[in-house]
This record gives sequence, structure tokens and C-alpha cells, in this order.
Amino acid sequence: MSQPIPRIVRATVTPILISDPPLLNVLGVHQPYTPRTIVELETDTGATGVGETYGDTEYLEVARNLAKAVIGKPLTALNGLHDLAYDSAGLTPGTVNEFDPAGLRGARTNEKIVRSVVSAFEVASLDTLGKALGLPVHALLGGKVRDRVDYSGYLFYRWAEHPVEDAPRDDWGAALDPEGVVRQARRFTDTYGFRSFKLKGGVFPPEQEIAAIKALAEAFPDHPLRLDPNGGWSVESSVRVAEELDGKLEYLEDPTTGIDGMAEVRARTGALLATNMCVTTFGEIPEAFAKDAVQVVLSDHHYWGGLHATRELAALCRTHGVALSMHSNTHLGISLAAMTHVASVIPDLEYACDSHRPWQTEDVITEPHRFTGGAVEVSDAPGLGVELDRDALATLHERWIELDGFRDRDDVAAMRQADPTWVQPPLPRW
Ligand SMILES: O=C([O-])[C@@H](O)[C@@H](O)[C@H](O)[C@@H](O)C(=O)[O-]
Ligand SMILES: [Mg+2]
Repeated sequence: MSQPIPRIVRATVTPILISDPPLLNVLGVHQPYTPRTIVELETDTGATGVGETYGDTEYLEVARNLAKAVIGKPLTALNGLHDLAYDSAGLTPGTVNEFDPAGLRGARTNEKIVRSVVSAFEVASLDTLGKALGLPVHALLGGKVRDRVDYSGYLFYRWAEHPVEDAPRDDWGAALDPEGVVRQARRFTDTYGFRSFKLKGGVFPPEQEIAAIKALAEAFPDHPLRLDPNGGWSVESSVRVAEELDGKLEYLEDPTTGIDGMAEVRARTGALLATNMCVTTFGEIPEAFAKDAVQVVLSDHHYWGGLHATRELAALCRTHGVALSMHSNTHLGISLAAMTHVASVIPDLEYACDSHRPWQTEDVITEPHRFTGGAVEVSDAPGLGVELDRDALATLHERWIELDGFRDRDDVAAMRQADPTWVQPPLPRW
């Protein structure tokens, strides 16, 4: 006998601020706190679930509107969330900003904002449904093909401390030269067992970053390495770096901006190129693939629109002989759980995924994930397999209310705290 599909009776959107270390990138430095949005759903049968996404103001507004619009909808109405988000926010597709000021993931468009918000509601729905059925999220996606998902150690040039008073501190120390980067990699590997590394570049002139990769290659000869300057180099610089590091990199990530620039670097060097900047939406795929501009797409289930959308992307990539792996921005355990579930159901995942999570000291789940051997175990518990820590959520929300200067991530403004003359660097920087 068929059961009625549970309907959503409560949708709560909670903005939070999480502490973040002074990690450097091509634009500047991370602020001491970064915003995230936590979504909770409840159905008329009493089942609940959670999702997480970006927390900048524009995302939050769309999330608040969608939270009202989903009330009364069936829990399984996932395919309608995209249009519901547009309608409830009164948005139309369009570019908001050619360059996303909050996180180096290509242009900021309404489509990406909407998809990022939808992803949190989709994940929360799947968590709720999984808990109601007693099934893990990976089972709702067709079932896992691996028990553990590999992540790569995400190395950053960084300062020891933020240049402002009362900022959160940690004991990682500075990493501003090859020795510092190798030291950081050593601690990452000792603590979490990472078996590959990605270095966030675009911070220093390419020669210094080449030296850091060479130092890593010498210290960790068995660890695949990646370098990602977020489009910080011209085509000429990218070609030079690719030639200098020939044979030392697993792939080069977004050496330069734009599909044409990436295609030229590929044509001139044969280097394997990955991106989370020039292919960030389905509409960018045909041109990029036709021009052979990228060989690895770094999906982010937030801005690609959720876990089902990530699987659709995986199918497209597979069809075109392009690999799929995963991008990451600052996030907490709900997103890590979602990433791990979706990564577990993609058969041809060749590369370890990215995750910022080891840099976060806080979480909103009661039992934060552990990286062992560089991997996270895929949970077989119902839903995502995480439980919301309500006290932690309340504390981080209180912080969001109090520190109203951190509503939007802004790495350029954070850098100005140390250097008042700092302006957004035009790309390419080198
Ligand atoms: O957090 C950062 O500084 C990263 O640069 C992030 O914003 C990027 O989106 C990302 O990690 C990347 O791979 O480009
Ligand atoms: Mg990247």
C-alpha cells in the first residue's frame, strides 16, 4: 500500500560565522570569520534533515525566500527547487559580477547563487528522506561504489596570525617559503595521512611557487602534487610554469583565466589542466570541452546545484573523456558529509577531492569527520550520517549577529587590514 509523500512543514535558515585562518590567495587573505548558511527541514511526519551552503548576503536572501516557498511541498519535489528558488527570490538569470569577490570560483551569477542555495535544500531533503527510510544518502543516489573517499591535503601560504586584534588563532605558524610549505605538508600528512597535496598559488611570483613544488616533490616523492594560482598567471607565465614543472604535477589548476587562455596553455604544453573557475556551470561546458581547455572539472556540489546535478555533470564529463573531481571552499561537516556521499557514488573518480575542512576548528555537527589515511569513511547511517550540534549552531549564529562586519567574504578587504594600499589585483598578476 502506498504511503503519502511527507510534506515540508518547517524550513529554517540559520546564518553563522565560522573562524578561518589567515590563508593567502591571489586576491588577498581570508578574513578571521567566514559566513555559511545552515538549512534545516522538518516534515509532517516529524522527520528532519540538514544542509549547508555559502553564507554571503546574496545567498542568504535567496535561501530565506526559498525556505518560505518550500512549506507544504512534498519532500521529494527536488526537481522543482531550481525554479522555485528563482521565482521566490524574484530573480532572472544574469551575471552579477564578472569575478566572484568571495571565493575565486568564476563569475558570480544569479544561476550559481540559486544553484548553491538549492544544493543546501536538496541535501537537507535527502538527509530527511534517508532518515525517514533508514537509508544513507548514498543509497538514495544509487549506492556507493567505494567505502572511503580520498581527499588531498590542501596547502596554503599563510601568516601565523590575522593582522587584527581579537582574531581567532591557531598553532600552525606561518608558511611563506618552500620550507614553510613542506613543514605544513608534513603536519598534514602526520595528522591526517594525506597522500596527495594541492598548493594554493597565485600568492608569490611563479618562480617562488615553482620552488615550493620542487621542495614538496623532493620531500614527498610518492605524493601526487597540484598547483592552483586561481588564474593568476598570463598564458606566457603559465606555459613557463608548466614546462618548468613538467613531470612533477598531477595537474595544473586554473593557471590562467578564461577558456581560450586555458586552451592555449594546453595546446602549447600538453599539460593536464583542471578548473573550478572557467567551467562552473553547464552552459560553459560545450565551448570548453570543444577547445580542450580542461581535462579535469572540479565540481562543487554547491554551485553545480546539488548531488543529483553533480552526477549529471559526472555523466557529461565521462561522455567527453574529461575527468571529474571536487573543488572546495571553506566549509563545515554537513558539506563534507554531502561531498563524501556524492563522491562515493561516482565510479570513475580518479583524483583525490579537495577539502578545506582540516583548516576549520569549529563545526555544527556533534561528531566531526576524521581523515585517516587521507580519506573520509562513507557513512552507512541513515541520511547524511551527521547530527546537528544545536549549541554550536546557536553560538556561531550569535557570532554572526554580533560581528556584522563579516556578512560577506572579502579577501581583498582582509588584506587591506595589513596593507592599506592593497586593491583587488587585476588578473593576470604575473
Ligand atoms: O579559499 C581560498 O582561498 C581558495 O582560493 C578558494 O577560494 C578557491 O575557490 C578554491 O579553493 C580553489 O580551488 O580555487
Ligand atoms: Mg581552484
